[in-house]
Amino acid sequence: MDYHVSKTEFGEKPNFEYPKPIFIEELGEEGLKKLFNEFYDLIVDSDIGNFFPQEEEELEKVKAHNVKFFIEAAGGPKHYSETVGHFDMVKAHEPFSITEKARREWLGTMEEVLRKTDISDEAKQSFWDFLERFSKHTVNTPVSEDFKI
Ligand code: HEM
Repeated sequence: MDYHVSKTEFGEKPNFEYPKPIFIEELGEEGLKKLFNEFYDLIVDSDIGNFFPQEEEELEKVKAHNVKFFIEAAGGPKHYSETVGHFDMVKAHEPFSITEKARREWLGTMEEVLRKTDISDEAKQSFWDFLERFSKHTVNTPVSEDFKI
């Protein structure tokens, strides 16, 4: 497995490929739900936890939307478009000031969960490659030279 993260060029439109069918075939919808439960348990306590709803009910809604979206993106049933509607990745993340560092925190949390997920490396790699590229859409805030760490 290669959990490489490439740098986002601010304002770029990333090229990406959706995960291969084996990803959802191996993991299953229940497995994906479990993966996001674990992911959200970790993300709320991470450095970007403040972006997410503090209220349990609201957080569950976001989690459920994520699960529906990812099942659809992975080639499974179209749960998101049928029950929520059209998804615009840029617009959905616009209310949050997301920097490259925040994206890396999100991806790092996902890596932690994926490492414990029992599917083939081929399936995992294709999911990771999708996330790594597609997540570039969320970066909407440049880090000024003054604040670089
Ligand atoms: C491939 C990567 C990602 C995908 C596919 C994705 C997708 C989504 C989806 C489907 C939702 C739910 C939208 C809805 O309610 O309909 C969502 C919400 C959210 N995402 Fe992402 N996301 C990704 C990466 C990120 C990253 C890198 C961050 C921040 C660093 C982030 C922060 C958030 C936040 C804060 C919400 C909650 C929005 C709210 O409170 O309504 N996401 N995302």
